[in-house]
Amino acid sequence: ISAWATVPAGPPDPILGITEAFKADKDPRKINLGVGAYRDEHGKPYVLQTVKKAEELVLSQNPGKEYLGITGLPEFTARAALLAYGAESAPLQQGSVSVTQAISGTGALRIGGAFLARHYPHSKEIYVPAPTWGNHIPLFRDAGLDVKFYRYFNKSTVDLDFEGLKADLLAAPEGAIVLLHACAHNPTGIDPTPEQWAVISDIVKEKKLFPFFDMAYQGFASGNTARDAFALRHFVAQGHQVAVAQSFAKNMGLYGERTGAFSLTVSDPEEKARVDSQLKIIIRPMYSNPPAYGARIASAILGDPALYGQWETEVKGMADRIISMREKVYSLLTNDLKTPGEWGHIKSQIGMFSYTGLQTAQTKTLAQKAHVYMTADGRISMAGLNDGNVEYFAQSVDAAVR
Ligand SMILES: Cc1ncc(COP(=O)(O)O)c(CN[C@@](C)(CC(=O)O)C(=O)O)c1O
Repeated sequence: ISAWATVPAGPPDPILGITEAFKADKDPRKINLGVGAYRDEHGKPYVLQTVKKAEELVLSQNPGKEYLGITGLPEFTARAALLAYGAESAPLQQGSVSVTQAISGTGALRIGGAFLARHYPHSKEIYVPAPTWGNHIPLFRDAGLDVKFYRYFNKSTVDLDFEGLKADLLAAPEGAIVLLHACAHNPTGIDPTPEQWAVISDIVKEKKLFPFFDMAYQGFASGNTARDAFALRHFVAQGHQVAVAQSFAKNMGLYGERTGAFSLTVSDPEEKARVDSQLKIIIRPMYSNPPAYGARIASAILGDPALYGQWETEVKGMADRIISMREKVYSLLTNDLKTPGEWGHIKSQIGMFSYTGLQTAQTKTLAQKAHVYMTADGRISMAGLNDGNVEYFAQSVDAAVR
């Protein structure tokens, strides 16, 4: 009898499984609004011009195929940290940020989860928002943390449940870990205002919680990398110790190159050396060392003022196209189709996604009847919309809600 006779068939991934269903659909009208991968105005995957230039630059330097060190490409990790924390960051200036390359944002979160599970002395509980990116839950559980939730989304107002968020963080056990989406919250597209972030920072300090920022969309939310890092930089300026997971999948379009970084603020360079050594001890048995190509591209962009400027322009261009699609969908539903219900949240939300408020049954009808694919919680990746399919999308939603 096979050793795997008792292995059960597991469910498809709630996000990546949508793309599989979309690919199997042969209807020419089909639209994939599942996975959060940017598409241009023709619905095509988009390789940034800046990335193409950086690739030429990298290849012209004949980097070869040698192993990187366990924590990756040093110039990449230094530049990634500078992008996240900013030049004015005190810990960065004091050499008190431990940073390692990671296998994109997922890998950064996993290293962070493993490090916290092994070395954080106060709690193994991590409070994540309800709802959050689906993969956070199995990822932190598999890393050895105990996943709990704090209220984040108010279904009736389709807005931030700030009262619930405050109450849940105030009720959390002292010293618990709290996961915060730095910007462009996935799946709701709803971010706290700067004033609300200041209140959250005060509560985190009062309860001695440990803030773990997931910054997967820096620059992609507002088009401005500094503005999108406001929450993280405010917390650091307020004296919090933080952990940060960074991804260059979306803001540089390096999805398949798996380029990311994980960092922790520490008390001084001596502590940095101890923390660095423990990060290496976690990574070496996990995957030994990271892929080089994406890190060289990202480093070339972040390290060259001209490329950096061009990159910020391109990432703002992507953010702006998404914002124009938000406005178009809102106008079609509200002014043209007069679709029942309130649709302002589609316009006011920020980043890659819109949390439409469509019920699971409606998302299934949309997939089966209209060939419009989105996650079962009603999240749509706005980038999947363009002038060629946005009318059809709006008509399909209108039919599904009537
Ligand atoms: C909040 C958040 N954190 C981390 C990641 C990890 O991305 P990376 O490992 O590719 O850097 C994603 C990607 N979420 C996507 C865009 C894709 C996915 O689910 O993997 C999404 O569709 O939600 C994310 O939305």
